[in-house]
Amino acid sequence: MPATIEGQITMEKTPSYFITKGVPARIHNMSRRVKLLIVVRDPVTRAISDYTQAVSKRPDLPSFERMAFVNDSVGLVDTSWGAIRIGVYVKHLERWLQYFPLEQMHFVSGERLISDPAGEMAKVQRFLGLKCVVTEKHFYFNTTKGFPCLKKPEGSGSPHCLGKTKGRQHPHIDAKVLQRLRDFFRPFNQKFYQMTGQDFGWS
Ligand SMILES: Nc1ncnc2c1ncn2[C@@H]1O[C@H](COP(=O)(O)OS(=O)(=O)O)[C@@H](OP(=O)(O)O)[C@H]1O
Repeated sequence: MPATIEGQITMEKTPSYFITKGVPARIHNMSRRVKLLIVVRDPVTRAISDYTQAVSKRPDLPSFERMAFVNDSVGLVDTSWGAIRIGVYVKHLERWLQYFPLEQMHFVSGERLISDPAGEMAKVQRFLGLKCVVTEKHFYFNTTKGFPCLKKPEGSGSPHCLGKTKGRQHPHIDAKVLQRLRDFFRPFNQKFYQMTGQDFGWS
């Protein structure tokens, strides 16, 4: 981490930190005062997104359905598959809570980041103790991309959307498979809502 002088904050982004054992202790050792931002989305959609990314790099991967269940049948969810394991947010949160209080954490809703980016960013800025400089006027909805984009990024006069690897088309997944996964994640989601005091509205 670079040195931070008075009046500055340093930000670092590593998605795998949330799920990696040993990281909370390491970060706590570096600074017990850090503020932690965690972006979470419906774990079922997250798993499909994860798979979409993996299959784009390895087109020979088995189907989503074959990876998500043990023994090839829609029943026993394969919790050893990373795409599933990562979505059991409450388990990861429990590890972080051994080192950091909940007040030092802020959970960003991945869904609201898309439907109301300015609203979600306002909460982030408040949490970080910053003046709210990123507002409604910085975003527009790009109909081609199907996502919000930045009107004018810092130091540039032209609009900017995230790259091709963000907001990819997901494969069609059978309704029965989706239902089974929703049933699997539901109790973990409920516990996560209870622990964070936020209902993310995942069905
Ligand atoms: N504004 C905007 N534009 C494009 N995409 C957006 C945006 N806001 C959120 N998202 C969602 O971000 C998802 C990709 O984020 P990742 O988690 O893969 O990012 S990272 O690799 O952890 O940095 C990506 O997931 P996929 O839809 O599966 O590609 C998007 O749903």
